Amino acid sequence: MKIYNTLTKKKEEFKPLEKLVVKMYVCGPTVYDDAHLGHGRTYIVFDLIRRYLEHRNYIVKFVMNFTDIDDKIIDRSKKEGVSIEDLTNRYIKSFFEDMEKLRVKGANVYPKVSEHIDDIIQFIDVLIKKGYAYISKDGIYFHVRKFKNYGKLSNVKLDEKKVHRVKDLNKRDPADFALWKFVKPGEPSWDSPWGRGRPGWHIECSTMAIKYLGECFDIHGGGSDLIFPHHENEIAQSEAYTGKSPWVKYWIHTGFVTVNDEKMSKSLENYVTLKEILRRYEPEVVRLFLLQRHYRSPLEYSEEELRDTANALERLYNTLENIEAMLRDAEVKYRLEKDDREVYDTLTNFWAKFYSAMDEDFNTPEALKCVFEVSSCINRYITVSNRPTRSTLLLAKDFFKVVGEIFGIFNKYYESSQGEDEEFKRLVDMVVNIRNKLRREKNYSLADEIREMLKKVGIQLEDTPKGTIWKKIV
Ligand SMILES: Nc1ncnc2c1ncn2[C@@H]1O[C@H](COP(=O)(O)OP(=O)(O)OP(=O)(O)O)[C@@H](O)[C@H]1O
Ligand SMILES: [Zn+2]
Repeated sequence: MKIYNTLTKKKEEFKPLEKLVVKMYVCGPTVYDDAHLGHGRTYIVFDLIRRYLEHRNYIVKFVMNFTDIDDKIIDRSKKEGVSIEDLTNRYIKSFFEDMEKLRVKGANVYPKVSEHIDDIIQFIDVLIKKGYAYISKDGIYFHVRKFKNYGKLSNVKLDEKKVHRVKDLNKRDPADFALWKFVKPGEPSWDSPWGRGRPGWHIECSTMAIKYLGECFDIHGGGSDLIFPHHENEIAQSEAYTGKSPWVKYWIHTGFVTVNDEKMSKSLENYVTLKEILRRYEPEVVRLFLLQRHYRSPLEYSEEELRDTANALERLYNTLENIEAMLRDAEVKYRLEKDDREVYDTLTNFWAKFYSAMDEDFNTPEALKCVFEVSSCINRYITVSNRPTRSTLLLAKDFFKVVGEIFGIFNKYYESSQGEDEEFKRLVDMVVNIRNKLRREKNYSLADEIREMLKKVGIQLEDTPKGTIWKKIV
């Protein structure tokens, strides 16, 4: 399996530090507002990566933080006249609601900054003692020039303008960044050996990632806006603290959801919240929309494409129902006909291609092409073949199950068909047989009535030249 590593700027063979365990940290949201589609993309992409690694039999240890201390949070709480705690709890709850609807699997731990102040203080203390940090008038700073490998992730140079973003006379060097900010009136603060204050942004991720995943781990991710300065600074702090390098083996960054080619973001006010989108589209449509583009490419928000995705997903569900309907009376064959063999081989090929695409830096667009190819192939087979074989149908069903598990789709189908027991199937078959008898006796009005009654309880009948088939309406 190959992953594009922002650190080395190339695709690399994936080999975790431990053979079977993958340790992964993703920068979580700053909780002062509802999440938008851009945030959704980043978390759904990492959910896909996690699901794929699990599918490949890795045990994934997954940590994601909540930034619940931050300038934007402080501003918002003042503006709304609510406490920081109430505000952040409200948006953590809102975030979980969205993630649950979108079937984003939970992290093993969601550390909050406000609950790790002691760990952060201890971390900064070590940096001061090692000579990487210094105390100034308004806070404690990381001395960037002391860390020789600064810039290895983002390629920034210390004399570049970009690095000198905040001019501040209290710093030794314009590139230095705050680890601890001494208290200002009206801001939350905690005691520390150096005076009351609050942590800077970058230090939280270094501290909490090392606390829960150890001094070195496998994957660190986030949106590509985090490469500089956030992740560059995280590396500097962490490698200075542990004396070990590389701190993280693979850095993965997601592309932006864009609106008119600009990043969807709260500050540009060009965003659509997940809540709003989920009022209009099924969660699986949103997942598929976000995953049909490669995770590193930009993805333009488009209502038209969302509608197309909804139709595409419906077509796939329809294929699944066709498979289920055919399986009900498919026979085990002792000899495969030519067309059965061809379909069986085509399915196997596309399944292998699906894995190759996923193994090539999680190439979801290519993987999804295989899914649609299998769908057309199986629909053609069902229409053309006299009697599709059980083994071929089951192969297709298994393939779609794997796709569903990795992409987090087809939940309605696999959850409902798992609950479909034999007795239920026999009962529906019985009603269908009675209706067929009525049709043979030309009692069409009662036959139609039965069809309507079945529809009301969620079963759709289709009279085909090969007989009547029934499907669950999902
Ligand atoms: N438009 C976007 N597309 C993809 N990922 C995004 C987008 N906007 C934010 N992210 C990612 O979502 C995660 C959480 O972001 P965070 O809560 O820090 O918000 P943010 O970057 O301040 O958002 P905004 O720019 O809207 O204020 C980060 O990994 C960030 O890179
Ligand atoms: Zn972070």
